[in-house]
Amino acid sequence: MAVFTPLSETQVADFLERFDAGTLTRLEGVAGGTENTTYFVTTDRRELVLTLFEQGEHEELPFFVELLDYLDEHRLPVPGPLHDRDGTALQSLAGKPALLFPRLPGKHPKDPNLAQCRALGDALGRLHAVSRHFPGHRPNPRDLNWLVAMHHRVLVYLSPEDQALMKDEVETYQGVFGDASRLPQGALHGDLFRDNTLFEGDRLGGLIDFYNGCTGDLLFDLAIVINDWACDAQGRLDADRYEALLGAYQARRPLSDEERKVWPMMLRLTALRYWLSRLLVVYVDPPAHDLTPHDPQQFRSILLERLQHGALPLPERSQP
Ligand SMILES: Nc1ncnc2c1ncn2[C@@H]1O[C@H](COP(=O)(O)OP(=O)(O)O)[C@@H](O)[C@H]1O
Ligand SMILES: N[C@@H](CCOP(=O)(O)O)C(=O)O
Repeated sequence: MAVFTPLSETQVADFLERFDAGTLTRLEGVAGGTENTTYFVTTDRRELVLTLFEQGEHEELPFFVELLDYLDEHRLPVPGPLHDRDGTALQSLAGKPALLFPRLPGKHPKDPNLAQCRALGDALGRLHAVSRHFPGHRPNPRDLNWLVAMHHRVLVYLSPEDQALMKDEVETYQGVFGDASRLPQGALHGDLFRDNTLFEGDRLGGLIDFYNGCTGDLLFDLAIVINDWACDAQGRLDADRYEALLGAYQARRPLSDEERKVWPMMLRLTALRYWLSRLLVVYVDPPAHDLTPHDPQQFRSILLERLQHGALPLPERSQP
């Protein structure tokens, strides 16, 4: 469960008075989620989501608000935070930073079909097309510099073969991506797994959980998506989902020649990014709560698969 800070109905009813959003009729703690306290809030006017930020870098919250406001203004399917009667989005409740969002419709797709892959590719392509002009700045906290700095911390927990694999990979990425990036830049979601999307049937209800949002290589975001959305249980790429997603994406933002060249390597780098972040959670910095950590081995398998078989050919753009 993910209600780390219990709230009473009175607390939330009082909180809602800051906004022009109606009066509380129902309050429900959300079981999903891993980092923040989430409540579904129903008023006599609308469905909302209340998030209390439990951990992480609170000084980054204005960046997330700015990014969500920007994407919302550009009609991307994201929950643009509600602003209070004075125009402020970021609040404090029960001593924690808090944001109130519209509740978007739908469920997380477990086994996405091709129409859902196309919808997601289209939305991410549109997001990247507009996010290239986003004025905010937050360096990617999980980029190559982070891999280089952090991988040493987990080596002691790995077999000699896996130590060599991780070290060799990081060195290879430094050779490919080491210089200042020549790749197209913009704002990224940074963690667009299936469980950070909502679908009603084939219709995308929205993209949520932008708390890995940052600015950097757009290709990094796309590779994270492919490794999660177009992958089977063994880590192999699923050709149909791969083509559906990448075709729709490129109809909105065609990849540059340089991006096409480094694509197989970016799939490897982002697989290692999750292998490493999950190892860090398991061995080095376990969270205070008792939620089951994500399995690092899943991304080790994905990395090995990309290493052995590379990427599938990139499809041409499909019609939007
Ligand atoms: N705007 C939203 N609309 C609908 N559901 C949401 C929204 N924001 C969060 N949720 C629900 O709350 C859950 C937890 O939110 P999330 O931001 O992913 O938390 P955490 O950062 O703790 O993982 C999500 O899996 C989703 O079911
Ligand atoms: N979705 C991720 C968790 C978020 O990554 P982190 O680097 O912020 O811990 C996963 O599936 O591991």
